[in-house]
Amino acid sequence: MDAPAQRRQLRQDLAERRRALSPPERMAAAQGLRRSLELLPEYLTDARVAGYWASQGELPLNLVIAPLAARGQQFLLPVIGKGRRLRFAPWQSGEEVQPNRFGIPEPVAPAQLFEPFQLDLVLVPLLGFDRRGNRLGHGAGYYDRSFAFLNEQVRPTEPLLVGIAYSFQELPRLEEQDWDVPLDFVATERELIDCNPQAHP
Ligand SMILES: Nc1nc2c(c(=O)[nH]1)N(C=O)[C@@H](CNc1ccc(C(=O)N[C@@H](CCC(=O)O)C(=O)O)cc1)CN2
Ligand SMILES: Nc1ncnc2c1ncn2[C@@H]1O[C@H](COP(=O)(O)OP(=O)(O)OP(=O)(O)O)[C@@H](O)[C@H]1O
Repeated sequence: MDAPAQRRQLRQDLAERRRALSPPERMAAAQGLRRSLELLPEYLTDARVAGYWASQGELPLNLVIAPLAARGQQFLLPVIGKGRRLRFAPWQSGEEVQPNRFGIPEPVAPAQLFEPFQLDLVLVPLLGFDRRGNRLGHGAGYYDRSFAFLNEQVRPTEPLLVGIAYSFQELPRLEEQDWDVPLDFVATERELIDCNPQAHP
């Protein structure tokens, strides 16, 4: 198998394993994820926090999103834009959504749309990750394209990128590709992983 075929197979296996989780496993993970994120000061204080609407077995953010509003922080969902780029719309529980081309809910007619550089913290969906912050996504490059500007900056900076995953999605080593934008942290139901520990001792 060549490398692209291997990545395809890996994506498929990881997606299948995620879909196979039981509802109680998912709920327990959502609670663990909240505890892991609470170890990250930025999650508790940043003004503009982007996330995702969990689909196809992704780790649900419900328990992570609810406390943000109570703390006066803004939560935003990705909106697919032109050229496979993401923009982000503020969204609160109860506000109307409509499915995008992948069937993932997006805010309807948002009053404001923010560019990636305007965010403080981004909770990034993924299929696989390694401890150095490399990420395997769906292969469409939405996050890599939208946050490519970070590769010209000294990391960590704003926005902080935090991958969200079940711990079984950890891979020993993902080969990095030129356009990859590495994650600063990964939060799982078990731990908060600092992908760059030497950067902030
Ligand atoms: N919940 C969630 N929202 C998200 C993402 C995500 O991964 N998860 N995205 C992350 O980029 C962006 C949307 N991009 C996506 C790209 C591919 C697929 C997807 O499911 N692809 C299918 C096959 C392609 C198809 O259906 O045409 C697959 O991989 O099986 C989903 C979202 C923004 N919003
Ligand atoms: N900054 C960029 N500019 C142009 N094309 C890009 C950029 N970043 C990624 N791409 C393209 O996007 C495609 C998908 O990249 P990759 O396989 O790394 O996606 P992914 O990280 O798995 O997916 P996603 O970010 O959607 O979750 C690649 O073919 C790559 O050429």
